[in-house]
Amino acid sequence: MVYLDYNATTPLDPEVVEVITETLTTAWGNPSSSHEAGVKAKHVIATARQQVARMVGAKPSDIIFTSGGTEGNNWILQTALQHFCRGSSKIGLSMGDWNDAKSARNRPHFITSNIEHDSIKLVLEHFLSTGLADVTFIQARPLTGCVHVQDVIDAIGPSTIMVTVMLANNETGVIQPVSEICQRIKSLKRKKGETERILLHTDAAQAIGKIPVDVQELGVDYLTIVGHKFYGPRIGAVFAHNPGEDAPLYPLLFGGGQERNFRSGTENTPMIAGLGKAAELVSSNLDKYQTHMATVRDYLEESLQQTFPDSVSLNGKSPDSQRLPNTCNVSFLGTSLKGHEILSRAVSVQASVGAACHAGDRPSHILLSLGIPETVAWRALRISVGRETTKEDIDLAVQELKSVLDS
Ligand SMILES: O=C(O)CC[SeH]
Repeated sequence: MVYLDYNATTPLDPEVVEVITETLTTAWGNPSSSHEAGVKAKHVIATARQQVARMVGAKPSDIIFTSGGTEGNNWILQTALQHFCRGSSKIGLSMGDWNDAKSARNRPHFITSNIEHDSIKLVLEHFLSTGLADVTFIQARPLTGCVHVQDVIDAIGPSTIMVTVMLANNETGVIQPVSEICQRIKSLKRKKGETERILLHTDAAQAIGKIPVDVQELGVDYLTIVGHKFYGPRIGAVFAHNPGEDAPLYPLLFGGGQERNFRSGTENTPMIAGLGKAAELVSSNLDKYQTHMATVRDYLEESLQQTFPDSVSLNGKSPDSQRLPNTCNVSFLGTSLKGHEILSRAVSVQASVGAACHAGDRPSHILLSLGIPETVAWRALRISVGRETTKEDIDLAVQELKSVLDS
């Protein structure tokens, strides 16, 4: 059996398992308690916060732990909506005006891409359908799989409150020009002398652990971190630049006031410790991980092209855009089988036809949005390699696919 779906989720690194297991029995105290058991747990959390912060070039105080990427993305979008509301109330609009957010003059405007994960896409579609906000979905360009920076800039309007573009797409692996987008927006605001900030966010779920991610280099106000994409546990974190001061941050959850009142709920100390260890491993080994995954992914693509000459199409691969080192999206042109039918026959290959949250009962909307014909999108597989994937694994997988497609 060959596992080739690391963009869906990764196994826990053995060192992460070790830290989690140890923390379960040595730091079980309530981190809010002032006695020794609580202080011990609090210290574990502080160490993990430092490790996660170091991984993304942030200060520890900029990191707030969450249950995962979906919570993080929802939280940041809701924060932007609230920030607009509070700003509106400051500029003389009463809550009554805000409740009447249906009138365009009171509506915040979000800009995002059309290739985001559902935890961004569906939230913004909800804001749009309920009249709480206007949303511009920037079309990623078909040939490159990238959003164009100028398209983002051209979409900015007087009520634009947030721009959110994922750092790398989960299905094609195409890396988005987030740093350039942020730079252009900041310089635009400086030139116009406008004070009203446009909040900048990126969902870095698929990028962390595969390419360097540095919040200062990106220039974002917020960034979403997802543990189970980089051999960590199924929790996450958000980066917010000086939360509550530079980057507004309003609680989604109210309760015991944990995480400096930003995110209430007794902390999941063992999993936070595991997230910290996973982050430490990324900080220490990223170059090695990145090089290995790129080598194996490139070997996969060479093998596919040699095994299926002129009958495979590599979706998202373009000389004009960069991809994550571990991701291959390939369509098989010489078969009547659809991607999910290929996988159901290739019993020793564990890959996907796209995002795990989409069952595969329809072609990937990401591929369709890139202008890939439906017949080609239907026959796509998303194959994502990991830190331990070997060339022997690739040989086994390609042979299995050959036996299925030759039959
Ligand atoms: O499988 C993926 O692309 C991420 C989880 Se929906």
